[in-house]
Amino acid sequence: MQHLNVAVLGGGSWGTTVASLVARNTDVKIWARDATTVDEINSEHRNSRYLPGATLHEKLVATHDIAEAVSDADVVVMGIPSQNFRNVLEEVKKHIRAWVPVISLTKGLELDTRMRMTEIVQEVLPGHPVGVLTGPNLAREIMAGQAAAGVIAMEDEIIVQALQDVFKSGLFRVYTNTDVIGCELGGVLKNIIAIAVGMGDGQGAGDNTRAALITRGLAEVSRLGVAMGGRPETFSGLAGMGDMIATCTSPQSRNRHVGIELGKGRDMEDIIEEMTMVAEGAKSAPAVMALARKYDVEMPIASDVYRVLSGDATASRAFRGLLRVEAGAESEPG
Ligand SMILES: NC(=O)C1=CN([C@@H]2O[C@H](COP(=O)(O)OP(=O)(O)OC[C@H]3O[C@@H](n4cnc5c(N)ncnc54)[C@H](OP(=O)(O)O)[C@@H]3O)[C@@H](O)[C@H]2O)C=CC1
Ligand SMILES: O=C(CO)COP(=O)(O)O
Repeated sequence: MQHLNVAVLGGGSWGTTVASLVARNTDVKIWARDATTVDEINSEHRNSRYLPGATLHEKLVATHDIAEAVSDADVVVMGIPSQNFRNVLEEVKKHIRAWVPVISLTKGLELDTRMRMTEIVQEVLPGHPVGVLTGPNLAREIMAGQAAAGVIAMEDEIIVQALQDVFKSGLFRVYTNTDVIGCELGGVLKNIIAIAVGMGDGQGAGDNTRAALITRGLAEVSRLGVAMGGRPETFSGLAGMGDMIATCTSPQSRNRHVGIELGKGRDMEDIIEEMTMVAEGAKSAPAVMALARKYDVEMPIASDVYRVLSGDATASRAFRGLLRVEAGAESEPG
């Protein structure tokens, strides 16, 4: 592939994993705000806080200086959680060159504005091509060398094909897609369903229950995603069903973990306090519900999760409620 300088912003589990994958293909600098993380990546090729036991690509260079990472970048990749994404992008704006594409790894919505991350990029950096890298991609599993597949979505077919080569590797297949809205929403919305599945698992639910929740969850995620402009077929692809399955079934998922702990009857505050990593579904749930109201889409599973997250119901009550809902035609909500 053509040589490109890539900047990855965010030294957490996924930013570091993606940067390490990209280092196989081209020059990449990862920016992290935490000096210890930067030193450890540069001197030991590790990020023990977020990826314990994993060895990073030896060509991966870390910096604490955002200008150093961004000013000569041909591609900027944002691995910053949704509620901090805009602040970091404002810093990027001071250093980024014109027309450089920005790819979001983030699976959340901005709470105050309910905006998707690619919408924030368009607002803060107008004119820059924008896209997402998404799909069933649990960071620790990819670092452990397991095969996986993801999707890069951008509106421009030529740019997306060029950027596919930046991220793909032998064990990481990257497909292209031009449905940015659908791919981005698939990643955002499955998180709240993973919390619901976790709530069931935490109460000892069976495999049939889990399958029913995942399937009905995908139906409501697709309804909102399509109402917001995503293409229906995207939700049966890697960014939709693929990510839904991985997140709703994996012991590595942080969103499912939140659900499991809620299912055991624990308080949300205690659960979040002991987590070092982000659970985007818990943060984005109010924005998801606001969008469901705006687009007049029924999301019974997401609404119940939201009631538990906001302290208006217990997980066991919400879960019993879900099972009590009168079933209509499969093509209808409920
Ligand atoms: N982990 C995964 O398997 C996957 C995650 N994602 C998505 O990727 C996004 C990032 O998640 P992930 O890497 O897992 O998160 P983690 O919780 O592992 O790490 C978050 C990272 O963001 C950094 N950060 C937070 N706020 C700021 C800020 N204001 N300025 C600079 N750095 C900041 C943290 O820095 P510090 O350490 O200093 O606090 C930390 O390095 C999320 O939206 C997630 O949904 C997508 C696919 C897979
Ligand atoms: O998006 C992910 C896998 O594709 C990661 O999910 P969690 O944030 O729940 O760990």
